[in-house]
Amino acid sequence: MNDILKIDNLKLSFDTEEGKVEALDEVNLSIKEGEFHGLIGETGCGKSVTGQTIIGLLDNNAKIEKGSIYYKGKDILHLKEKEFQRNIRGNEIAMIFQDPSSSLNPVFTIQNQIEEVLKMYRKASKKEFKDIVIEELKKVKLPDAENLLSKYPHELSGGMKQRVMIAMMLACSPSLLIADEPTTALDVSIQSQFLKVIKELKEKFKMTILYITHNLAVVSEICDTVSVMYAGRIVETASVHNIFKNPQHPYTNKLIHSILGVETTLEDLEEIPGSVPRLINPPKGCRFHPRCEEAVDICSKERPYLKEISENHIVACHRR
Ligand SMILES: Nc1ncnc2c1ncn2[C@@H]1O[C@H](COP(=O)(O)OP(=O)(O)OP(=O)(O)O)[C@@H](O)[C@H]1O
Ligand code: NI
Repeated sequence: MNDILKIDNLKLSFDTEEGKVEALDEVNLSIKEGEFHGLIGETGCGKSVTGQTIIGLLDNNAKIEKGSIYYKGKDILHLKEKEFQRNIRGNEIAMIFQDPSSSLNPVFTIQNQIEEVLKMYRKASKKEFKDIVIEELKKVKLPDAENLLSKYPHELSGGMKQRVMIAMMLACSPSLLIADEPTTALDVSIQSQFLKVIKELKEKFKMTILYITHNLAVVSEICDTVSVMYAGRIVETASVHNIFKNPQHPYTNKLIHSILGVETTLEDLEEIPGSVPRLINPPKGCRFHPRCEEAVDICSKERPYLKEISENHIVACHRR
């Protein structure tokens, strides 16, 4: 399988009053075409920033220090914003954000919002657009689609808004969808419906998905491959099976083995002593070493780089 997206040695920092936040430190991540790739790690480890960098929507104080992002073989990290907007964002790569309301415009009807997206890359008559919008709404199993067209976002429930947002994404039919904690704003029953929709996307539309989450149960249910992030670095990438059955990085191991019930999320984990370091002055060597039971001398001195320890199983640890 080919890589649809390849992030190479991406280093990114934020300028703040307190100093430079080293948010991403030589991140390497490859996503294969058609894959459902999970990205997990405790809060503040750089998951959302990774997604925002891929889609080219970074805060103003962000600075890309080095690295590249290849999408279908083309470097997109250094594209001009205009070109990115015209050729990549929306129709090639789309992102679902944590809060669905922030992605929907409160002053436009549902029909208008989806049409706006469609118009960016398709020509059609008014009537045709309407039919396409209805079709898109039906794809995400929104009941009574015709009736929804004239509604405004505030008239919809959180779950319905989320579906409208997914419908907008589908309308652009991106090849790569980045979903950042898309279920946090939803109640549990809608969450499971949402996951069904997402699973269908993969099967029906052959979409590639980068799924950012704290929820390991969701990861084990829907992902093919998982990357684990710690303090701005990828520490392990493997098949979902290996991540859960044969985790190699001590951090991954802790994450997995601290999970007692499937309802546990990473936020509940208090069994891992210490906390994620601030990224202004991160620990030298392996950033996990102050919390690691297996740490030896070298761990506080030299950075461990990612290496393949078995087929498609990559880990950054001096002890492996
Ligand atoms: N605009 C910004 N200015 C300064 N620091 C920032 C900015 N945006 C993000 N950061 C910092 O970058 C780091 C990574 O943040 P990010 O949002 O990617 O974490 P995350 O893994 O998505 O966490 P969560 O699971 O809580 O969503 C954090 O230390 C965060 O404080
Ligand atoms: Ni986040």
